[in-house]
Amino acid sequence: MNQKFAQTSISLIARHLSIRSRIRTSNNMAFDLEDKLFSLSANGKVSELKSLISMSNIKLNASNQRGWTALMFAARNGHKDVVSLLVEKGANVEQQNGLGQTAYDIAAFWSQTAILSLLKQADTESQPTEPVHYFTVRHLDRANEKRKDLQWLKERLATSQLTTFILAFVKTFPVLTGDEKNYSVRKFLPKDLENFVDMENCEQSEIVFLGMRTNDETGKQECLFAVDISQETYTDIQAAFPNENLYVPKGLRDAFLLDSEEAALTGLAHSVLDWHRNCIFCQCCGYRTKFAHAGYKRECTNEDCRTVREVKNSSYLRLDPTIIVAVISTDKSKLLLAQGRRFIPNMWSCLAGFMEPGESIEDACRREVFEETGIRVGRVTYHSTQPWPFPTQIMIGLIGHATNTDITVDKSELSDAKWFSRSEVVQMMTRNHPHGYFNPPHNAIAHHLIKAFLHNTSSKI
Ligand SMILES: NC(=O)c1ccc[n+]([C@@H]2O[C@H](COP(=O)([O-])OP(=O)(O)OC[C@H]3O[C@@H](n4cnc5c(N)ncnc54)[C@H](O)[C@@H]3O)[C@@H](O)[C@H]2O)c1
Ligand SMILES: [Mg+2]
Ligand SMILES: [Mg+2]
Ligand SMILES: [Mg+2]
Ligand SMILES: [Zn+2]
Repeated sequence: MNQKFAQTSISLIARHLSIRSRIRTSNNMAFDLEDKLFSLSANGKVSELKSLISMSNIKLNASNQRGWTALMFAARNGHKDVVSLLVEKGANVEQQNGLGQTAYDIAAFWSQTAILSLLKQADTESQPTEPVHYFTVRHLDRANEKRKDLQWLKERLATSQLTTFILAFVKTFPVLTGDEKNYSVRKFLPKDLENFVDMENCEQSEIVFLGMRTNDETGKQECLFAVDISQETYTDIQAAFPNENLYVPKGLRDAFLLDSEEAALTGLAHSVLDWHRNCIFCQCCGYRTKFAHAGYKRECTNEDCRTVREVKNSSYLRLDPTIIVAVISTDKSKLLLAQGRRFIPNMWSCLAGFMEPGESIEDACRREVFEETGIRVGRVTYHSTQPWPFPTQIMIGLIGHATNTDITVDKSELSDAKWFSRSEVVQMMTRNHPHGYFNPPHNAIAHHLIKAFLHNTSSKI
């Protein structure tokens, strides 16, 4: 019976689609293609669908007014081949229609069991679904194996092709170009900097190899490097580019308007350069250290040093794991937020703290929350992580469930801590709070943990 109903509804859908198509003008080409995509998927026309996808630039996840996608139509009517094809070509299995149903939900409703197993498999194999936070480096091949290949690195830095770019930093802060409202990272060609940085002796110049990525426009592979320069060298570079507004922010936070990809590269380079700047002497024996592995190692120059004779972590850049947590009240109606002593006035954020040796992430979270507010946390669940280049933290975002309510603020770390109702949090997030209170911006994971509380987006809440 379902099948019969399906056939009837397919014809209705197809009729509806074709009527819509006819009343459109020629500049609605994209919509017409989408209609075709829907109707071929709904009718199980796999080979025609294949050629439509290969011949046009069609958006596979396009949806109609009710939020239905091609995948949903195919799932609704049990067309296995079409579902497989769409998933293989990148259809989003998690997309929801206007009623909040995914293709899987629709297949389940219409008892399309063969489709259910297909989508379940696709779901677990599909792209990662965790949020990607600001400062997370993506689309970069770090090409670890090239770090020891000095010859290859030198060739990349000697090329006259437009495929090598160097990001310059002044005392670890990036050289930007543009005005204060619209700026980007200045990517220098090797020849732009050849009078200022010794490219041939890239180890002595401490030029860090960041990795390779494909340029979306040219399709070419680009190599990215970063170098820290002195204030004097920077002044000379500025003079060599008199028509450009080059400038250096006072801190990374002053460059929070960078697009996410640039911010991530800048953050990565800042973390590495900051380490080089602070580790010029060996922490084991006090001798000088030297730059190695294209910036991913510092070796002690004392041959008898323990760091040379044994493997020692101090030769490599360390990360600081740091927990950050949205603590939710026992009745789930309130969120615990705090003002750090060094925060800008009126900003309320999640509790955070550095992990210590011998602690699980969950226990570090319970300890920090108790130390700072006297609140006991029971169940702790994972939300997501954010690289935080200040200078080299990895923020581990958590949801914590409180077991008591009375707050005792640790005044040495916080100026205040409070429970906030959902409506007050909405006022803060939308910057409409009567006392001018607000939450951190989207660049910070705290913002997303607070959002998770507001929208119950995390299944862990
Ligand atoms: N991305 C975000 O949304 C977000 C939000 C809040 C905090 N943070 C970051 O989390 C960090 C940790 O939070 P916190 O300051 O409340 O930590 P915390 O509560 O552990 O207290 C900080 C104190 O711990 C000590 N400490 C222990 N280990 C340290 C280490 N490895 N580095 C520096 N100090 C160390 C210092 O005395 C420092 O003053 C902050 O520095 C901040 O950069 C990020
Ligand atoms: Mg603390
Ligand atoms: Mg803290
Ligand atoms: Mg601490
Ligand atoms: Zn040493």
